[in-house]
Amino acid sequence: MDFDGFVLAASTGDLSEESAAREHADALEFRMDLAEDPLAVLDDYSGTLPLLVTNRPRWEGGERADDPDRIDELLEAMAVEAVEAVDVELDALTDDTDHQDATEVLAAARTGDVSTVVSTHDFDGTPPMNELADSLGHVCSLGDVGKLAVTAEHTGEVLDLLRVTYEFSRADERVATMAMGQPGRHSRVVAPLYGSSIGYAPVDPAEATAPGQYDLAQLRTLVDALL
Ligand SMILES: O=C1C[C@@](O)(C(=O)O)C[C@@H](O)[C@@H]1O
Repeated sequence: MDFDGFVLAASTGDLSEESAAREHADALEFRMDLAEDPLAVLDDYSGTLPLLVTNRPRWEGGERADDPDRIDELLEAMAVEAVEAVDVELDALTDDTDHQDATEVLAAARTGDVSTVVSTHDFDGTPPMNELADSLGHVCSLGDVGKLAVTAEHTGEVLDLLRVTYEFSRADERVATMAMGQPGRHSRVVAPLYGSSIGYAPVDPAEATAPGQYDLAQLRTLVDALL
């Protein structure tokens, strides 16, 4: 997955949704942390959509305990042929946290020709524009794609996010941005126009992986109408 163009990822903990996703998605984000036995499920995967794997720890809004197995699972997952990209949290790559270190995942991805998405989420709000730019700069310096998800309490907060998205993509950085929550949900449609290269949506709206997501078919229609 090179993320040269916009990639719409159906986000799911259930790979059997691939057949339903295929009509609208370019890839599946396999949320390993939402699956019971993610490696067994990956072994059995026979779908045609390429996979972006994410094993989100609880400290970043996921379901996975942060033990060394979390990192080992990502390393094992990358050996699966359909896995073309891996998501790693920024705070798992910095020395000043006591989270399990995921630096090894980035290194293995590089040798294994797997693309990397380094991500950071703000579940409390949308920081000022200079901080958005700092965060995006940081994740872009580490991953093939730098992902920044914030939480918008007002529609207008999306404007700063769109501005930094636009500036970074114009400077040839690959970015993925979105504002979580209802007031920011239009960012999921508009940010791709300003250079955001990944969108996330559940096949089944009842199984959203973040607040404010459109369902997959709806996001495909809305994004395609603008791009
Ligand atoms: O990081 C992201 C983005 C996301 O949080 C969203 O807001 O759509 C959904 C997650 O599944 C994904 O890993």
